[in-house]
Amino acid sequence: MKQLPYLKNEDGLTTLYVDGAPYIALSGEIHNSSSSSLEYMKTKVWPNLRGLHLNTVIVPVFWELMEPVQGQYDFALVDGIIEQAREEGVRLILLWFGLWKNGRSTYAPSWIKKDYQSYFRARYPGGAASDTISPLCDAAVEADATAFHSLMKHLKDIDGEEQTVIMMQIENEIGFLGAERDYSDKANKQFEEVIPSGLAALYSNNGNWKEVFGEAAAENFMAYHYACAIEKIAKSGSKAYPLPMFVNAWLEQYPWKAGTYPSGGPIAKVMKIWKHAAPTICLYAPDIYLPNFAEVCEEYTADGNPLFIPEARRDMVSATNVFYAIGKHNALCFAPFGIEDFLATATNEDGPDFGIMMALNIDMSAFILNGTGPYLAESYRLLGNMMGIINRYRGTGKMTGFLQHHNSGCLLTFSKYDVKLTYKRQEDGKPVSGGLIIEVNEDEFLFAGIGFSVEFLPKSGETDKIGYIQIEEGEFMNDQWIRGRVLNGDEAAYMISIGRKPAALKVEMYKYN
Ligand SMILES: CCCCCCCCN[C@H]1[C@H](O)[C@@H](O)[C@@H](O)[C@H]1CO
Repeated sequence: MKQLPYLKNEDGLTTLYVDGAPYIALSGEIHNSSSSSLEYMKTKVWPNLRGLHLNTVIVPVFWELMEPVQGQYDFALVDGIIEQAREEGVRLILLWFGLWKNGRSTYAPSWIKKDYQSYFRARYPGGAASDTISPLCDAAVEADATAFHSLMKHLKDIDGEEQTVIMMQIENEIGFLGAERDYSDKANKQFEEVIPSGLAALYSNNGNWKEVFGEAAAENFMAYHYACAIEKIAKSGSKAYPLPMFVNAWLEQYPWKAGTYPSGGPIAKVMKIWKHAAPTICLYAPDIYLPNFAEVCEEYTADGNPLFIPEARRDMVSATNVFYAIGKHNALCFAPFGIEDFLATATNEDGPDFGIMMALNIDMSAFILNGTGPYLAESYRLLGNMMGIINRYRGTGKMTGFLQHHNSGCLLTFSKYDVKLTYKRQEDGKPVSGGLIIEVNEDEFLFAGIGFSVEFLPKSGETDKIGYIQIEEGEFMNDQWIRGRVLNGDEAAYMISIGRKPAALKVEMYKYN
């Protein structure tokens, strides 16, 4: 069998290999319900994706539709989606909507939902039942693992050679909403017991959850049990077909209380427990809807976790954030959510109205499409044509990224020059400023991004004068620089800059005295 897609960590840099070559997913995630109808995909989704220069699409598959009757599997949707993706020439990352979706068990088959004796619910303080099946319910986890195993076996049979599907996300935004932990009888009993020996060793401390973790006990308890459940499901699927498997996280946010965001989900502060209990999971992926993009990227790459963003904001910032995620943090994937809307001419009447966000008084700006499509398409076209160069400079220290976030610019240091970047003043409906820079050699630089100007400065204390040999606008075609105008005149003599549209510049400098 052909080498499967895999992740490799080389001196701290994690690379995704597809067909044996480095791969960065310029992607988008479709709405939750779009892939539940092949006709809808054919008429309302794929046509709207063609102009976006995606190389990968993130698509849900549904337990309830795949195993409507226990033990009877229907793979028609999965097969159809893969067929369509092959026609479109894109790769797929599949989301397994099994036991848990946004903290709830809305995608479990009816035979699971209705039998809440066997598949018991997580409960709220006082004992009221929730619509979340408890992660401590071994029977439910077993049933999910069996179904996921069947899906992975089927994928191996129908896609093992072509490998249209390159990765799997297990469940979606796991965790318990509405309370900081499950108050089912089994959970209450276990919460009073000493923590598992493995955790005691990991934290070189022992006692029950409260004694060891204090205030964080409830959330860590849920993190441990969700991670154990996910490990069972991932392992069973991996036995059949070991594609790279990851989990995504609904991020901690105001009012910062576990249960107002899914408690126990794979957020940065419990990643240590998740990594301990779920070794089959290859990475932890933040769904970044909050405005502090750079901060979240920093947080999620802190201890060697590769940056992988399966869900990003829908507003204009995404057209710039992709350059920063790839340039600064060597991201493996960037995927705005509800991607089929981005170039859709007619506003998608039958798309979700995100009412739930209002209900959760969540800032809606992350979900407002404000003309993002054409800018994101241009960002992806530009980046897509320079993937070879980006993969060559990833992790070398010669490539970095920069992003406007309530600041007017930044100063970057390279081997022979310092580079002062000044951001264009923020304008509504226009992309924020940001991009990536590659020090091709000590005198030659590539810039790609939106809305900034560049000034080369001597290293501190140096007296040499600095001049430019050539400033070229242009773009890449299959990693070959296609020069446009040479901007040695007014266009750049006073300020080398990139405008409000995604663009690239190649600049050669020199020193004299
Ligand atoms: C500004 C703060 C936004 C907080 C985000 C909350 C949850 C976000 N959930 C996401 C799920 O992963 C997707 O399936 C979908 O439901 C998506 C929201 O539409």
